[in-house]
Amino acid sequence: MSASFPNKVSIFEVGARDGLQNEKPVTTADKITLIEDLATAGVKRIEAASFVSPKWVPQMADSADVLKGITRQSGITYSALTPNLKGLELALDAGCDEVAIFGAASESFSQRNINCSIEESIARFKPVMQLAQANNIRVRGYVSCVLGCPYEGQIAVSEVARVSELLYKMGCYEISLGDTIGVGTALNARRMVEAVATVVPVSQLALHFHDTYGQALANILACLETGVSVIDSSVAGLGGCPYAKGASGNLATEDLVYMLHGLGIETGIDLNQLAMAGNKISQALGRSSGAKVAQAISV
Ligand SMILES: CC(C)(COP(=O)([O-])OP(=O)([O-])OC[C@H]1O[C@@H](n2cnc3c(N)ncnc32)[C@H](O)[C@@H]1OP(=O)([O-])[O-])[C@@H](O)C(=O)NCCC(=O)NCCSC(=O)C[C@@](C)(O)CC(=O)[O-]
Repeated sequence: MSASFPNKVSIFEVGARDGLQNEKPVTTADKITLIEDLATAGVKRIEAASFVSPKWVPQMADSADVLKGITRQSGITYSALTPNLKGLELALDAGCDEVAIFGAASESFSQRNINCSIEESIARFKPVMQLAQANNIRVRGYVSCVLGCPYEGQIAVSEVARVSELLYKMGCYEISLGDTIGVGTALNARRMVEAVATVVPVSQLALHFHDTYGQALANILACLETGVSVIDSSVAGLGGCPYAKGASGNLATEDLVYMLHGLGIETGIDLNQLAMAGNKISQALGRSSGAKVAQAISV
């Protein structure tokens, strides 16, 4: 293996949130089974819920029941999205271990996604951060549209770096860089990460690449050489994007794990168990897994 890749990658599994928020509804029991299956497969960081307005995202309306219903395993972090104080209060009440605030590098996307400008979102996040810190809850920060926006097209890398730095300085322990509509390619993905790494330590960055154009694996491979070692992915490739017609979900975790293990990079995840978890939730959705590796090994 090339010395320029990390020895270990931490996978941040977003299928139960980013994935299922964009799929047809499944039952609370199906979500709980998925989260427990992911834990059994060795996934240590699971985004399990989203405390957003149920009018905006009805698929996440049962988030409190999901978090309260899972049988927790030690050493696993169960997290949730919290766009405002109301979301954080609900997340705390449901026993969430960690939360995430989510902003964007595109003004138009910020307006459409959270109904406010970038600057207003930063102001809205400040009390969320304060209350989370008062409760010893770590806060992750997402930046959407880092490689393109469905409304504005290309987004300046300087703007991605600016918003990332704002969230980091506010207290986010990790900044997840979202290629929301999966339009990035390897060279511009790498350049974007290098630019953000000048203002946020690369050890605190994560990649969150959707696979709409089939580029996510290539983009991750290119970015791994920058030293980034946290990657978000979605089991069975669950998800889509309400803002981009025909968009895919995040890169499938099974495909990511297969590539990483092939590079000799440890993930701590059992690929067969993971594929079983993905196949089970795909069945609940009435379709086959979106992970190529899961289809190939057909467990
Ligand atoms: C942010 C808001 C709430 C602003 O929405 P708003 O309408 O401006 O908010 P508001 O404060 O005026 O409240 C309106 C109503 O929502 C309720 N409300 C208000 N807050 C909450 C809450 N936390 N939980 C539950 N209910 C809430 C509030 O109580 C009120 O209810 P009403 O009086 O009308 O009955 C709304 O725009 C929203 O929920 N947006 C979420 C959109 C979303 O979830 N998008 C997907 C996640 S982001 C993503 O997927 C990208 C990412 C992270 O994966 C990275 C990437 O790929 O790029």
